[in-house]
Amino acid sequence: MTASVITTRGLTRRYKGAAALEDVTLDIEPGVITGLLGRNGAGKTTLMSLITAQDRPSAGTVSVNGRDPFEHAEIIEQMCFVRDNQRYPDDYKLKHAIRAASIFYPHWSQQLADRLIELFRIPSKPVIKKFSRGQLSALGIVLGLASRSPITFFDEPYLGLDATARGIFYDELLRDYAAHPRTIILSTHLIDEMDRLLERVIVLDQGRVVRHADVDELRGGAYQVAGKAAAVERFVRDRRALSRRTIGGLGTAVLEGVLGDEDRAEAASGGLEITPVSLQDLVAAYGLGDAVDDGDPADPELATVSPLSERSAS
Ligand SMILES: Nc1ncnc2c1ncn2[C@@H]1O[C@H](COP(=O)(O)OP(=O)(O)OP(=O)(O)O)[C@@H](O)[C@H]1O
Repeated sequence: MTASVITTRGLTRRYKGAAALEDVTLDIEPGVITGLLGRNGAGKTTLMSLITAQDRPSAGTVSVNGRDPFEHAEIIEQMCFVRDNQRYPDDYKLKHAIRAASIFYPHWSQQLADRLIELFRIPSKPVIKKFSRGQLSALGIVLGLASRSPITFFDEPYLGLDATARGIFYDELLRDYAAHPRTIILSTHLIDEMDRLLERVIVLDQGRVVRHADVDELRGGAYQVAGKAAAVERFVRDRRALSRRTIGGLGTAVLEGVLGDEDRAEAASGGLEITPVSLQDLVAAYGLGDAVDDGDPADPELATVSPLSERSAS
């Protein structure tokens, strides 16, 4: 088994008694892109802040490459944390941020920084505090990628970026990661858009880890059926449904398990269509995704069964 690059044991952070993170024990593999998922307030930023020694735990431990980062500057140098609300000195322009980063990060690539600045069209003249939200995010991405830090964290790096710029980010991240493999952990609410980047996911809910899994395994462990509501109900009866949804006379259900020949035959006889489950749907099916607005809840035609509320016995 590969040694973990990051381990946490019983990691807990409380604010005035309320737990932002509770008893988190993780072993994060090196050289993998991991998505940190979970609803607002789940504890994603808190976890990244603790690992990068920007905050201290109330209890538990963090170790990076076998050492406590808080006590080892050489470990901190190996990490880059791109925060969604990164602040810069008032008089800083692009060149100042780039110069500071080039001094701080030992693996800095000026060539990559120049290329990304051009691709994102980041302006050089105004001070950074005048940047738009999207330009600020683009600058964070430039610093995060060009740092080539062995461990890089991105906290919702896409805020304010238009679709073209987000596409550039995803492509450039994959390109540079392929050429210079490293450990990347990124928090996101755009699961559908970013799932092609993610190899593993950590799902947090109310400060606790509820899932830490390989994305392909997660996908392979569930499937979706869709068709006439009554046929979906019949199919679901003896299976483990993670979520079910009925709109008008049509139903869909996400089922846990590996699809076998018998399942296929039964689905076909009920006129049901079987489709793979997207990561977004799967996370939502486990009751952990961002709320999905399916339409007017007062609409009598729309009946949604909340995830996990009506699981059939397995
Ligand atoms: N400095 C603080 N003081 C008090 N409470 C805090 C502080 N920082 C975070 N929290 C609380 O800790 C919890 C976790 O916050 P965190 O920012 O880690 O969540 P998140 O998963 O990153 O959320 P989001 O997706 O909205 O960015 C929240 O309930 C938040 O209000």
